[in-house]
Amino acid sequence: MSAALDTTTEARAHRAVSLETIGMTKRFGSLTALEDVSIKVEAGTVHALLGENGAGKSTLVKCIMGFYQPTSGTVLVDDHEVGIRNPRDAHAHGIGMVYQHFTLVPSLTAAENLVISRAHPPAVIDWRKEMRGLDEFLSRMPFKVPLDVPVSSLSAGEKQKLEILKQLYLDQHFLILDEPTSVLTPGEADEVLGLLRGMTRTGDLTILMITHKFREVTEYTDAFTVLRRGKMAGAGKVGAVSVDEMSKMMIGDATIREGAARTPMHDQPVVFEVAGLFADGDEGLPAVEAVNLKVHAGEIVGVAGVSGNGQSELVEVLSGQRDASDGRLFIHNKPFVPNRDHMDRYKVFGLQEEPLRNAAVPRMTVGENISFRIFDKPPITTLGWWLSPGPMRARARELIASYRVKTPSTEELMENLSGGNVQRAVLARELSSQVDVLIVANPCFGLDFASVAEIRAQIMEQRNRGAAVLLFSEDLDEILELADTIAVMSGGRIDYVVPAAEADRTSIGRAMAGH
Ligand SMILES: Nc1ncnc2c1ncn2[C@@H]1O[C@H](COP(=O)(O)OP(=O)(O)OP(=O)(O)O)[C@@H](O)[C@H]1O
Repeated sequence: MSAALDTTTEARAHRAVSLETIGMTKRFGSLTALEDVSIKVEAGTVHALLGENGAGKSTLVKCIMGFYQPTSGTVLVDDHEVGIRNPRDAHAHGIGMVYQHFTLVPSLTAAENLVISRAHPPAVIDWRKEMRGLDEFLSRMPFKVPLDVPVSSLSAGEKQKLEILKQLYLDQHFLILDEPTSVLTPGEADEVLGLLRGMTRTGDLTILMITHKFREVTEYTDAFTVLRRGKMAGAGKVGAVSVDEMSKMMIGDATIREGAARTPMHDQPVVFEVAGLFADGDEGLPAVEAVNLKVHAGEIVGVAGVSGNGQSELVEVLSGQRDASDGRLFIHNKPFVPNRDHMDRYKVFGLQEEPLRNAAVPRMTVGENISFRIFDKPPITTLGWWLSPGPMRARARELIASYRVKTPSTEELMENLSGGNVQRAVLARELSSQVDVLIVANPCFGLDFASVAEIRAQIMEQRNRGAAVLLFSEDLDEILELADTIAVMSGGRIDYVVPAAEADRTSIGRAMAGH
């Protein structure tokens, strides 16, 4: 073998690069989202980027990826300064990013998605040649995804794997992962993180991963950096620093809310009832089939399940965003129609997934969004539809303070808040009034650990006050912590319901898998 060829093979086998930021600062108007942040990610390691909601994690990685131009600061790849003006420049330096949301085209196959994702896809695609190339590529990859079916028919786990494969296919060897396991089951999360760590060990990859889960940090990462209020709050090797110390770096002197105790309840009436409910999904196929559920006053019924088993469609029906094809809903034995009028009358509140899209108006201010539920009621309206800004702002300021929403002011646009703070703002709005029926879906998705404790305590308090709570969650730990009764949804049906006291992980896991 010639020396030149030898070097190429060598280069291909060890491609992980190191990445450093020096003095990264980003201002949005008067707000300094990132201040003089210097982090170093060693080649061939998994590095965790930690911090509370709004600490500046996304801003930092967006500066690295060229989505934002930093106010000042530079990026070094393998100790050389590189100019990154846009994501294309980042890709050219081997830096790729996997987002929390999916970026694949659902109607195309995995193979088609990969081929069109190239910077210069061929004008006429020679599929036989492409498939040979893809098969060869997949044979080198630690995990597989079916290439020939539309992406829409893949599970959430497979889609996430495909998002990662896409970056590897594009030859990126520094991957930024933004909460990569949020859509995965615990088993899938372990599988994906384990395999990726394997690729860093062989020197093929370097990973910078935003996560809120300490278990992932201690089990899968080598080093960490903590941001607090846009500044470096600490960094080190995982293992040398305890989880307690890491959490202190994240929240400083703030205290973490203790879990609210569960008040014992006896012989409470049924408040909310779902009877024989059927609904179709977006493609017209049955998504919810013959679902029956009863929720008593002062009870949390936790609906567990792997995402994509009809939970979203069921939540949409219950919150009036999708029509049922059959079945009925009752509150206090009276027919309930999930429209604005009935929701007000029966004090029903819903917290949906993806709050920025489903439960907020991105281009309205935080103040308006937080007061939205009540913005058409006195004293927010004084003259017909005219909003009365004084009381609205005062009310908004109160909620922002008590739910610790991080925003420069009530006048900031909702879309400029960090993901976790959008979630908090919506929760503040929904949990701030007297609630009789609370329907929540993945309420802690994307929240930092202190907020998770806070929100779970709020939900428990609503229950203790006598609300009937229906909690949909893909996080089994959350269900086990909060629920009085556990129901499992699988294939659109709920056939398994047990008191939480009698539930065990194995039987729930089996029911989740459809057994
Ligand atoms: N485009 C923008 N315009 C104005 N302010 C912004 C913009 N993007 C982010 N910010 C602000 O910058 C700060 C840091 O936000 P960032 O999204 O980086 O936080 P984060 O650590 O990723 O939080 P989370 O865990 O909630 O995703 C926040 O106060 C946020 O409101």
